[in-house]
Amino acid sequence: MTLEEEVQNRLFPLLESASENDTVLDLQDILKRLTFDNICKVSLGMDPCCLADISKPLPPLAAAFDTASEIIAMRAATPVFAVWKMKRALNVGSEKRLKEAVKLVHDSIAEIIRIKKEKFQRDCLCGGGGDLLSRLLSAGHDGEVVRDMVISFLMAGRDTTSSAMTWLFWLLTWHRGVEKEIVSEVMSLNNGQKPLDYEDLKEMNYIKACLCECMRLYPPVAWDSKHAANHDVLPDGTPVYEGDRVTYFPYGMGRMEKIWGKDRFEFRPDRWFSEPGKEGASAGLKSVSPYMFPVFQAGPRVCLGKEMAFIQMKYVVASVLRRFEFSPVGSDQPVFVPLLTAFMAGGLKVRIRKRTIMV
Ligand code: HEM
Repeated sequence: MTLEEEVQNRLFPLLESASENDTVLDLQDILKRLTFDNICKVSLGMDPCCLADISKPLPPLAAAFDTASEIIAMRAATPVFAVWKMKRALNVGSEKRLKEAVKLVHDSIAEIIRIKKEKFQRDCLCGGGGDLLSRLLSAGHDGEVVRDMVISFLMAGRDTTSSAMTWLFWLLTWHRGVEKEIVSEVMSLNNGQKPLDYEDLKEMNYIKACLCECMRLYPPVAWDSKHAANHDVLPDGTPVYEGDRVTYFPYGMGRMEKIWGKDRFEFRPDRWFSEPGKEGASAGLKSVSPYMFPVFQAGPRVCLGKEMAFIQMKYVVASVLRRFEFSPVGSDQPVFVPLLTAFMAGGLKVRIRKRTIMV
């Protein structure tokens, strides 16, 4: 299991050494590195080793993804579209940097594909590895389609999960009772000693409720737009004309009284249980419509990685909280920055202690 190796061999030693030396770490940066390593292994079958040495800057591919997503998000926020369109036509400023970043991403992925194909031919590897790229190539796909599919997975599966976990770890530093419930859930599995397997992770309802409650307040994709291919009418009667931009806004919806009630600004994971107050493995999670909680989109374009994301996040949160406690450096409310994927301005600086109490 690639994520398990990443957590056991890279994340734990890093947190352990920080706890021994009282070093302050930026948990957001660490989680971004972890999820980038993981999604590269899953999608490309290669390991960029971002978490192996956190003193090194991010590799050019990861940095190019950051630049491109930032500039694309800023495009959508500019009041006058003509400005960025003009910059694109003249190839200057942010649009020039975007073009360079996109070229770097395309060239890097094309090179990875070329090497993978050579390896296939050399090793007569028809079944290929378990990664997405090997599977696409062995199924006969090729060219830009493969490149773009792989890039979509890298973009979609990278900062989304790290963003959700960063906000959850921060929220837990202010809700120690909730953190204690999470540790209890992990400890209920063979006193926390047993390596977590898929079946255990599927059962972890309390952590799932915490993740949903965290993403309700701090959705990794805070807003998302589509352009209408044809004229249409929204269910409330609003007309939409061909070419119109329609934006849905999970951040706003997650804070609407009409949907979530008067306590909508409070972090209350028990609102996700069918019987609030009766959490834990025995209590069932409510089924909430994706049209009410569109954090993963809804309808035909719903996130393809939703279940995988929950399993990965549960694994990281459970494994880390079983062993470590975090205390934030500073008590200010962090700033939520809603770019293509949302993040915490300035990162999440924490001190780390090994968890000693057995709940
Ligand atoms: C907390 C984690 C995640 C959140 C909140 C999230 C959210 C979303 C959202 C809102 C979309 C729709 C984007 C759009 O229509 O423009 C989407 C699409 C997608 N997601 Fe996720 N995602 C997460 C994790 C993942 C992971 C881990 C993967 C893959 C490994 C993944 C793969 C995809 C793919 C392939 C699409 C495109 C689906 C399509 O267009 O048909 N996501 N995700």
